[in-house]
Amino acid sequence: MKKIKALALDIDGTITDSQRLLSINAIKTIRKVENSGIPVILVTGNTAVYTYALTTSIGTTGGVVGENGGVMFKEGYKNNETIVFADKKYIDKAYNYLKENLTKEHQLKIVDDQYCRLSEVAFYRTMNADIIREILKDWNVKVYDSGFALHITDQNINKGITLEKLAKILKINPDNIMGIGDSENDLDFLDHVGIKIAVANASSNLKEKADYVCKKPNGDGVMEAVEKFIFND
Ligand SMILES: O=C(O)COP(=O)(O)O
Ligand SMILES: [Mg+2]
Repeated sequence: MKKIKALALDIDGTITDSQRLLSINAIKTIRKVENSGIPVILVTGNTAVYTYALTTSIGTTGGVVGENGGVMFKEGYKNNETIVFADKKYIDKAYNYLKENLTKEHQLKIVDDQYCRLSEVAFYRTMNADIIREILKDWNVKVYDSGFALHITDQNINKGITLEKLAKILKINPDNIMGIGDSENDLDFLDHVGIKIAVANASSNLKEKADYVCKKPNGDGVMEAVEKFIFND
């Protein structure tokens, strides 16, 4: 069994429930892992500012991968700046092209304030992601349906690629990271970690990729996997 030197956690659907309410068991588990000397990294499609607030209030120390890999933040690195890896102007052009090419029945509603996203565009799930993929097929973008929002991101970045950059800063081999996720925007993420965990409510494609599928969902699944693989209970 690989030695786990960091725990990387998706947020929505993993440490939260389907209504995005944070799991108390997940918070307790994260603090237990941090107190054992293992840093916890948040790896999410959420914005940098949202994830920064969460890392501060929960007390994770491993840094943040936000906006599906479009942004990265680590306390004490590069003067605490949020590093941006995508060209938001290009993504905005793709989003405007999408809006111009949607039929009347499809209206898009931005998630969060468009201006607080630094590298991608996210909107509510009011339509099938495949329609968007078809309209944007000639654009250098990727379209994720996280189960909570639809995202248009730079096709050259993802959670896993940026997690590798953060792992380098932490001087931790990604092979010694246990990653836990719930949906399709975690597929790339789990490709880059040594121990791949899917919570019980995860999408079927993520469960297929996982080394272990939790019996329990959401935060209880995180607690289950941590007890099993980090504290060997
Ligand atoms: O931002 C989303 O749509 C989902 O967030 P997540 O990647 O933490 O599940
Ligand atoms: Mg998720």
